[in-house]
Amino acid sequence: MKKIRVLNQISQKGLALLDEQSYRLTEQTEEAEAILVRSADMHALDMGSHLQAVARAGVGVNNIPVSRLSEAGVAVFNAPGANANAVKELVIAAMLMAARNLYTAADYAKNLDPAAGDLAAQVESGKKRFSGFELAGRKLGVIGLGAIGVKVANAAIGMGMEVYGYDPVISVHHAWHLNSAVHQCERLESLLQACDVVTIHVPLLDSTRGMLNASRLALLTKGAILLNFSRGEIVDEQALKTHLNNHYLHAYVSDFPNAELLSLPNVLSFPHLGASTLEAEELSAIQVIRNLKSYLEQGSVQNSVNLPDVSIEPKGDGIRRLAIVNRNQAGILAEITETLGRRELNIEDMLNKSRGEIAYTLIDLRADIDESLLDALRTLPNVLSARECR
Ligand SMILES: NC(=O)c1ccc[n+]([C@@H]2O[C@H](COP(=O)([O-])OP(=O)(O)OC[C@H]3O[C@@H](n4cnc5c(N)ncnc54)[C@H](O)[C@@H]3O)[C@@H](O)[C@H]2O)c1
Ligand SMILES: O=C(O)[C@H](O)COP(=O)(O)O
Repeated sequence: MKKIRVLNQISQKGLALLDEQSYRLTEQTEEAEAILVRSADMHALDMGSHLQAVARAGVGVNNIPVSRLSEAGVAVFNAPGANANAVKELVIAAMLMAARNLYTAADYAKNLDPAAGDLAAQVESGKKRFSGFELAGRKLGVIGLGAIGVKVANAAIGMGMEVYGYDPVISVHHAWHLNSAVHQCERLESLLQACDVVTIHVPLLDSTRGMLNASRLALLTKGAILLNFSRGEIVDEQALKTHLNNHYLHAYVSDFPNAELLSLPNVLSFPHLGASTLEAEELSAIQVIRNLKSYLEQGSVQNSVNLPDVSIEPKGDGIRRLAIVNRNQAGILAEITETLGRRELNIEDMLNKSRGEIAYTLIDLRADIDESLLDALRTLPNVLSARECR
């Protein structure tokens, strides 16, 4: 029976895939073999020695200590693309809300006082304060053309916008799906200088933290809209405050409320709503739990952020499968096979793949795998974890 710790609310449709014969939910993090999470901060969490995998029902993994887990031989999975449509729809809505001043206009209408006189006259006298601009014909800059950025760019083309994209490391898969009318910007600076609306869709990494710093923010055109549905820390929000106070920007719309910016009139914040639709929550949970199960049970790897993709036939009858996470260093396979050889264990099948500094090895044996074998493998200097898939 595998013990799974659930740190956030995860869709029941996903949790239902964890059949009761093989899985049990636990409240004890230390005994968990796998953790299911959304945005809970795991950096300070004590995770115990049984942990084999962390599964993020969503995309961003900045809340997960991926390097520490890799060093412990723990796989980390996410659900790429599963919430991209939900975020795209919210970004388009936010862009329209900002361009047409809908949030302040709605507030104005809500606070009209029918008792104070002619309502229609109040409506007509107030509306000139909220006149906005149309998006068709305007320039949209998309920073990061992954699952979300591509969808936003393509939808904006459909709305008649002129779209510019910046992503020096775009994947071939996403490039195939990008509308060919999107102009490529080789420098972030030229996108910022050219566009009326700029939207950020990069992950939070060391290389993207503070990416929109004071000097880059200064390049935005007067009256521009800046949308941040990625992570608050990608924008230097202290520097942004000056631009907003000086009314250089029409609006800053963010899914990550910031204490210093919240009350500014040209700031519109949402409570991290991007992925909070029934559809995205279900799809993310189903996708990541399927991948988690096939990793735990068969050793296959799909959509991991720290292990290489490995697709492997299910184990045959009488076959036991070892899954080893090891450092990608010379000689390690010899040490593993020698450890098996000394116990007269013959290898039926074997697969080894690497990803950067880490490698993943699957070995099929027609023999039982006992704890003493696993312990012997775990003591090899470059083995990070060893387990039986079952
Ligand atoms: N608001 C929400 O609820 C919500 C929901 C989903 C995702 N997100 C955030 O959005 C981010 C993007 O999600 P996604 O599904 O599109 O991810 P993705 O991995 O599909 O796309 C990210 C893109 O950013 C690009 N990129 C990386 N570094 C870059 C850089 N320095 N400059 C330009 N481009 C760079 C990558 O090449 C990739 O194409 C997530 O990491 C997460 O932080 C937020
Ligand atoms: O990175 C993500 O997938 C989003 O920020 C969604 O986070 P959530 O699952 O906590 O809503």
